[in-house]
Amino acid sequence: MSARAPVAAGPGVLLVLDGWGHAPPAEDNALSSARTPVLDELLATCPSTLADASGEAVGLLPGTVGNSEIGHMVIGAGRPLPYDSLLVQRAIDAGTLRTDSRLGATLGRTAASSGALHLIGLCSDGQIHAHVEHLSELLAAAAAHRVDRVFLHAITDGRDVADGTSETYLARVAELAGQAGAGRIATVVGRGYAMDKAGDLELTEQAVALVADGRGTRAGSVREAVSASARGDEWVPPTVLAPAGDATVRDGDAVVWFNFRSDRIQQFADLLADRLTATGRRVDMLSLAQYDTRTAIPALVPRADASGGLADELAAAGLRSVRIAEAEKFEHVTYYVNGRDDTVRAVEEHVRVTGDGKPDYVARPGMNLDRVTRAVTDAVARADVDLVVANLANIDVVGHTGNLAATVTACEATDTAVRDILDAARAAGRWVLAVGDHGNAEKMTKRAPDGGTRPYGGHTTNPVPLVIVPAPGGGSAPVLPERATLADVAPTVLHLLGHEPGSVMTGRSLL
Ligand SMILES: O=C(O)[C@H](O)COP(=O)(O)O
Ligand SMILES: [Mn+2]
Ligand SMILES: [Mn+2]
Repeated sequence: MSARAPVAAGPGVLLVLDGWGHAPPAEDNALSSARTPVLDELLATCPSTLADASGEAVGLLPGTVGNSEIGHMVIGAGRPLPYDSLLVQRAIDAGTLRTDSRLGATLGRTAASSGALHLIGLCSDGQIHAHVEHLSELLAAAAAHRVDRVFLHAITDGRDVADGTSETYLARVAELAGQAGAGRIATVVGRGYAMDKAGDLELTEQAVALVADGRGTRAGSVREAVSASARGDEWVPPTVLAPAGDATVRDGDAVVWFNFRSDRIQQFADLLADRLTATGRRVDMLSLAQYDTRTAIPALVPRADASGGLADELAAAGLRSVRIAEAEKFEHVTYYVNGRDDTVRAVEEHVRVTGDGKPDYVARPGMNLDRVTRAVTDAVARADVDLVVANLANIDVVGHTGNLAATVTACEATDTAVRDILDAARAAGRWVLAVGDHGNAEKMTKRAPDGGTRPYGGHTTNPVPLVIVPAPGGGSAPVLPERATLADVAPTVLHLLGHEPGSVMTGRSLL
């Protein structure tokens, strides 16, 4: 039996403050620059610690920034989970990616029919959606199978890495192609078009038309393509690089998607597959890791099993949970916390808070936080709900704009929301565990590959605050260990609810 502190078990709230990282106060730290009296007081007076949310602690390669998918998965699973990027790297290290039999069969067929290979993905080393270095394996495999025509359809980043860096990454792509002796950059498009996940099909259709049919602006060089964007790397217009020649997708060609993360590429993958089918083009498609597309695409690297986490434990114990987030983070408090499982268990309710019109995060850093807060306080007041799991998206989502002033406002709005949620929790006799899922807003600049410092809206490797507000009258406040990880969240939540951690959880209760 584990020697765990007795806590007055009861209903609670698990509050994920997305992108709430910890770093010393600094000018480029939006959290320390913001007026956040509620969070300041919580951290000063309640049991708190810092939790590792990046690298090996959660199932990423050492030194890799955390992200919302792995963050929420580990929060739910109660253990680190080898994330897709780690599994891809293991396959590369073992030499099994370039020799994969399915990849080999596809490339063999393509070469035999004098078809072309199209490699589509995000070109940066942000390591959230993709890693440009993974291309070297795919290019080597194409060269080994003597596929003569290899076209790279490059998506530019500027979000997971500093803006203004895409030319450097595309130079690296060209270098990798040169080393492998296969491949040239055929088209370039910003991730704003190619990796929309807000359901803006018009944007995605432009990326589809570019890759499938070569429809886009024409440019003579990568520099010309990239500098045509008035809104940075994310919004490089769909561009055909004229020197590559005709790179349209033809019957008998093959497509390999090299993003390892699904959420922002799946809409593109689905629409491209639709377009090719509708125009009678039979094309073999593979993806580096598993995608959640409408039509299944064979994956070169399978996913880790993430079952047996918090959702399964709550279901087994008959504990009712309500999951609440606005659109940007809805899957995170449902699908990802549940181990990439879209079953809605009988004891679960999923609340997706929607807003009016298109989001403009700089103009409206409050996003739909008022509605989210209302949904949370309503659920908190319900006696039949054991656990409310909510995500407050602003700190991360506005942080991604790289706009310090807007992110400061987002932090302040979040602080007010936390106040209202704490008030409601207190009135309902609930404990609250608040935690970040990865860092973001505590570091709003980054050194770029050219040595300069640029505004940066991406994630960090910093730990995240974890604070427990005990239920009123819940006995003396516990002292938390000096350091924790996101894997400790589910065991701690179960402990606070009066239950044992799940048998597959390696995280520990912090109480
Ligand atoms: O897709 C995005 O918005 C970013 O690249 C990563 O952010 P997330 O991991 O918080 O979704
Ligand atoms: Mn996040
Ligand atoms: Mn993010």
